[in-house]
Amino acid sequence: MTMGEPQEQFAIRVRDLVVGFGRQTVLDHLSLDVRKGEILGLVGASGGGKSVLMRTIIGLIPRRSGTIEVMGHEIGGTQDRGTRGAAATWGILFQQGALFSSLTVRQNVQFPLRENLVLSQELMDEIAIAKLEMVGLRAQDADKYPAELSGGMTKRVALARALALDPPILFLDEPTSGLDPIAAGDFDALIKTLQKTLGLTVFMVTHDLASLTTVCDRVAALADGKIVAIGPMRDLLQSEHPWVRAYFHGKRSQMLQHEMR
Ligand SMILES: Nc1ncnc2c1ncn2[C@@H]1O[C@H](COP(=O)(O)OP(=O)(O)OP(=O)(O)O)[C@@H](O)[C@H]1O
Repeated sequence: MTMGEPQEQFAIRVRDLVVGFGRQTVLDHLSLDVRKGEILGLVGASGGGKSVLMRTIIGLIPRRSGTIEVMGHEIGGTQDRGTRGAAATWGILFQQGALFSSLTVRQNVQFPLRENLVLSQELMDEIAIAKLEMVGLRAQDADKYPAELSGGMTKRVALARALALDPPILFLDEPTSGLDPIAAGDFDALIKTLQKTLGLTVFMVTHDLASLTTVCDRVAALADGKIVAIGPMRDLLQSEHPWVRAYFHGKRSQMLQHEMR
């Protein structure tokens, strides 16, 4: 896989990870490298452990064995920087967007700043507006409440909040779910732009074949608790693994792939 590559090249390194609940083993000696600056898409069966993998990497779920390194620091190890360091290392966009409904857009974006830094209100206001503009929203949107936003706007605000502390890594859990195809395409384009302009590393769980083909540099397939295939989308389409074949060559994916041939 990536054995010969120098270590500094990786934003995330997972080795022999085992995670389970009671008798159930969800991740079974899973290994995965995410390169700095890439957008990695993770696909897998429903209930296959994609969210569990993401949550274990960010330290929300304990592991039974294995190691996880993020930006050269071991998660849960002696070098673990704890939640303060974590907030500056990654931003997370959960599936529902999960904005605080009683806070305005501006206050939502400023939340990580308040939690982690001591800044003047003036500076926080400037940062919030800059982040909103970065994700394609206008300064006028800052005083709105989450209930007044469309689905696409909600995701953008959540993204602005995830990027408030300028983290080098962004975790996205099904970012385009619930968006119409145009809004989803716009959101994909935004992720690609942010990757290019900020040099972000993006770890994206997605079922969206359009996202996989248009924005992901590489795609990893999770099956039977392991990464069974990883590489550019074109390589995954050639994979012989039965689950990967079924996923990409099933009826629903045929139409989209037509364009790739
Ligand atoms: N906190 C938990 N306690 C017990 N079991 C859990 C917990 N979190 C996840 N699981 C189990 O782990 C398995 C993997 O779940 P996970 O949510 O990671 O799947 P997924 O691949 O993200 O699925 P989907 O695509 O449907 O979101 C499931 O069987 C789930 O029931």
